[in-house]
Amino acid sequence: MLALHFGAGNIGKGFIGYLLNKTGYDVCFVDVDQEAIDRFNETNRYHVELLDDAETTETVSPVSALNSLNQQEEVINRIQHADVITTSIGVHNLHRIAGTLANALLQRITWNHNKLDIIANENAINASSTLQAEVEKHVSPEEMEEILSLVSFPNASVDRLALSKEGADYETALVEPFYEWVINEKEMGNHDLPPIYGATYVNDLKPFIERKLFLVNMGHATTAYIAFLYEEPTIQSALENPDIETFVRGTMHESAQYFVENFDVSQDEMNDYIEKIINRFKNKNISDNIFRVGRAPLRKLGQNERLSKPTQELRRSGLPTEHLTVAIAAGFLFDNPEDEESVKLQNLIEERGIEKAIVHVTGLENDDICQAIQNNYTKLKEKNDLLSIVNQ
Ligand SMILES: NC(=O)c1ccc[n+]([C@@H]2O[C@H](COP(=O)([O-])OP(=O)(O)OC[C@H]3O[C@@H](n4cnc5c(N)ncnc54)[C@H](O)[C@@H]3O)[C@@H](O)[C@H]2O)c1
Ligand SMILES: O=P(O)(O)OC[C@@H](O)[C@@H](O)[C@H](O)[C@H](O)CO
Repeated sequence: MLALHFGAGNIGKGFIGYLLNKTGYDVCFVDVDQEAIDRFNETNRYHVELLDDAETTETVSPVSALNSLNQQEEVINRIQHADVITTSIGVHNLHRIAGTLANALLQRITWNHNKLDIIANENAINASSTLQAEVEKHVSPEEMEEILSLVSFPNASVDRLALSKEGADYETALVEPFYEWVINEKEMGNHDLPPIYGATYVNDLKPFIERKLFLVNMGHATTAYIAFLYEEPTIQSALENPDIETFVRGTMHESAQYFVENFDVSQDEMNDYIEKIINRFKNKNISDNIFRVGRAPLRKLGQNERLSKPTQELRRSGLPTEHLTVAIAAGFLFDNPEDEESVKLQNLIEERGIEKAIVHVTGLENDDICQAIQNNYTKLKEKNDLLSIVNQ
């Protein structure tokens, strides 16, 4: 069985490739990083190191790799033969592979009548549907209908802290022991293949992807943005400060109310989930740089994303958002000159002012929330004490 995976980065190697290999697939990565590609093809393997006390290491083999930029023909050929296709290239990059996929799928359906699932494993709501919409832009409506008679884009939620070693060590992925890969079974086309090892199949993905994004990723981004203001280099060093930990827990408890209100889940279950996440973040074997976790703040502060969406939903239900509006304000202060989106965000604030920037970036419509974010932005800038801002 052949699995074609776009994105030989942290999650591609440490999670998706690892589980596909365990299921029995030959994994072929498609990436744009030629050095990494060469390394895979030289050794046909890589290592996954668990960030536990034992530093357990497993080897993933056989693997191979192709370059999506200069090996188009080979990539198109593999797409036609693959049994499953997966991605983890970043949701903002999905449009970059859509043309190649469209071209290859049109060729594939003329001779290969096996059903194919294409699963985008990105931190976003319905990333596979986003990829499908991008593919659609490259074909006529009739061609898309033909493609969709054989090809499906099931949505998924992926959760595992996956990092890389210092320096360009393409051969080793570092991962926490915990993982959760949830796939919407109802959206799958091919039910004949063996289930992916370690994956969970559900009929309703919404509670899973939202819980992942609005609690794990929201709490993670919040820690990174607050850590930046406190000049802490890692998520772990930031959470050693009890004020930061208390604050991050506060954002999670606010966000959790959205789930208690809207899904069949109890307060106790949400409390347990929050403590589990905080313990994962505090794993003493992990050193997770705040600039990785806070990367791309324009995306993270966006309308359907981890911070703005739960805030909007809570406000709609009249529930508290005191912590979340501080977390969003901290996001607007995240200033990393090496991060393209952070630079754009700071330029936007400079050119249009913070008030307009908040509305533009978050898409939040409620005047009270936008005003609260703006007030908190000023207080954080003046270096007011974090917990006192929330309690004012
Ligand atoms: N790292 C994590 O802890 C984690 C956990 C869950 C989900 N995710 C999600 O997984 C995705 C990838 O994250 P990551 O941490 O692995 O990032 P990463 O930067 O380590 O890996 C991304 C890889 O995609 C490749 N890439 C970029 N554009 C490409 C293209 N057009 N064609 C082929 N390859 C391309 C890059 O070269 C890189 O190797 C993101 O959407 C992220 O939100 C990450
Ligand atoms: O990948 P991003 O940029 O959406 O978010 C950064 C981290 O929060 C994220 O990669 C987590 O490590 C991961 O989602 C944990 O499952």
